[in-house]
Amino acid sequence: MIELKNISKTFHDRKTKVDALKNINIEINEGEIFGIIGFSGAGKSTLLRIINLLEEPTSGEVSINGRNLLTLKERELRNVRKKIGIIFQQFHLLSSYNVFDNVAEILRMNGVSKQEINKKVKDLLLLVGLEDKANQYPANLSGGQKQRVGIARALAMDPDILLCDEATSALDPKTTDSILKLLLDINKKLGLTIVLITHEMDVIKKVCDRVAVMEKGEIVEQGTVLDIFSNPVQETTNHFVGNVYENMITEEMLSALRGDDPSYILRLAFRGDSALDPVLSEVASSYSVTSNIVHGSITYLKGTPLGILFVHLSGDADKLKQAISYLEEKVYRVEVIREISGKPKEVLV
Ligand SMILES: Nc1ncnc2c1ncn2[C@@H]1O[C@H](COP(=O)(O)OP(=O)(O)OP(=O)(O)O)[C@@H](O)[C@H]1O
Repeated sequence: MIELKNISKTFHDRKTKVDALKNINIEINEGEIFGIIGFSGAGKSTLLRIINLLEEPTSGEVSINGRNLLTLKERELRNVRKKIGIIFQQFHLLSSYNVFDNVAEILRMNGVSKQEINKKVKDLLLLVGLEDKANQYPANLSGGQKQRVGIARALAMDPDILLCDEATSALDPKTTDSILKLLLDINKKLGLTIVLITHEMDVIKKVCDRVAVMEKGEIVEQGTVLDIFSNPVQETTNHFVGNVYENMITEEMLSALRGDDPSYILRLAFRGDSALDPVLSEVASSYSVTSNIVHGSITYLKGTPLGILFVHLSGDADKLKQAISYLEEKVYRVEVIREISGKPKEVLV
């Protein structure tokens, strides 16, 4: 387990002081894929670099499997670092080395025998799908292939942890998908813990189990990807999740929806198989309320469907309350995002 406790980092330039990280607390479980998302300058890279102490925190504790890295001697720290692989946005390959040597170099530096290196590199290139590229040079590889070399190199020392620093940001969407698939594959095959930083929620959605949302050096929200997507709370999270209903529900829409009875606009999040359940027709027939879908979408989080529906529900006030309670039982998350009062009754004199 990786534990970051009360991590703060302040950079001092000549005259300026930047609080890049403020009291960060994260626990990352063995074997999980943990994502850190945030806008540029949020502090993601600094936080990632603190996990292997490439950057020392100004205060706080970094522990891996219960060992506080800040208390280790240089040699012990080097050994810990060997078990932490890292891949980068710009790949950082050695241009004068071919693919084989780019992967082999770290093994040579660690005194691994030639015979072992040959076997290891061959296995790694097979794992990342580059078995036929061993003699090619980086200049002759596509971005996706370069990142595969980066991954093979990062896995050379059989790490327990893989840090991914915007590993797919320089790649087109199709290549990004193939690299994310590879990360999922090695996470499963090797039981590797993966920590990735990104500014793309799509990356989080496709591979992560849990996510932390960062803003201005702080974690503003963290949880399972399913929870964060089904119930984003903070504005930044809503932005990343694309939960922009505030803009979707216009004044024109509200006045068109205003009827004689009071009504609500609800945001419903359905998880897993229940994403396809006909809950709305049940609620309409059982509680004599009218329901209309205002907007809806289904997204897949690591293969699990999550449905988001915006529904307008109108009817008798008591029946509406009962209908909402029913939905709260049946649906993963129900949020009343607008209450619309009924039209004032005309009084005859
Ligand atoms: N070595 C440094 N010296 C001074 N300030 C730094 C240093 N490294 C980072 N910072 C500052 O710390 C803050 C966080 O930077 P960081 O690179 O961690 O953010 P980020 O979320 O990774 O951004 P990006 O997505 O653009 O890479 C920024 O204000 C940055 O300017």
